[in-house]
Amino acid sequence: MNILDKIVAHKEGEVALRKVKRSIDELSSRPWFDREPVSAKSWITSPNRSGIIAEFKRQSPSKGLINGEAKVSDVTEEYIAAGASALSVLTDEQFFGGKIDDLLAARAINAAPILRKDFIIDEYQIYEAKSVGADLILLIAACLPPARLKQLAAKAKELGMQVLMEVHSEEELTDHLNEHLDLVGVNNRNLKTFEVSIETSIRLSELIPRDFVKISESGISDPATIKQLKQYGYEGFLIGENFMKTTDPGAACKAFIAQL
Ligand SMILES: O=P(O)(O)OC[C@@H](O)[C@@H](O)c1c[nH]c2ccccc12
Repeated sequence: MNILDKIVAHKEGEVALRKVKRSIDELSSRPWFDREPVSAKSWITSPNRSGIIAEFKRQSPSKGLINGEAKVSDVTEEYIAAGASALSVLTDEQFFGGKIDDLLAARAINAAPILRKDFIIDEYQIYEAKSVGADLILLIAACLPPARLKQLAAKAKELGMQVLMEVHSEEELTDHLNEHLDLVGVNNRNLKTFEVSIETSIRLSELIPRDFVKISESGISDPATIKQLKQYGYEGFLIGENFMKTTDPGAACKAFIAQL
């Protein structure tokens, strides 16, 4: 079993348990649920911001522990002060050491759009995202059949959130495109083998229709890469480890953005 299949199998069990603990009705009555999400699309494409989507990630299956010390509220606030356009918060516990309350903590002190970074396979997780104040969700093509991904995207839109669909290959992209998506992210890291190549973003760029905001994800550590990717129409750049591996992720983000 590859790692992605393992994560999805674990996620199915986890979601089943969470559903029993807290109903959708309960989620819908939580304080943040009625907040109007902000538009990630507009923040990311705003000419006075960097396009950087800065991620809070403690650990990952490919790298193990990245940062066990950083505080989500401090780091996310510093990311935005540094000029990041949006935030990404890992909420998966088992494989990424995150939790849904991390997103809540980020929401409490940030106005910028926040992505719930998780493996979403069920409508329940979309209600959960809304209940902690997320503005957009990630849907990973490699985890979901096209019709299922489209259903989940429609649910997010119904709740007023935007959708970032993540792909890693030509087939994933062409099979999964649908009208409910707002942003399309190309993951430079293959989630099955962990190999990273910026070429993936370059190769797939011309296949992404113009209506979607193009995002390049993973393995970005050099400001020169951003300049290169912009030439292929990318407007958003998801960066985690390059900032989180330092003792001061906010300062690392600031120094990076200053070089753009
Ligand atoms: O830490 P990096 O290499 O900058 O990558 C960030 C982000 O793209 C990566 O965490 C990611 C991309 N897609 C995902 C799906 C699930 C979990 C994590 C991810």
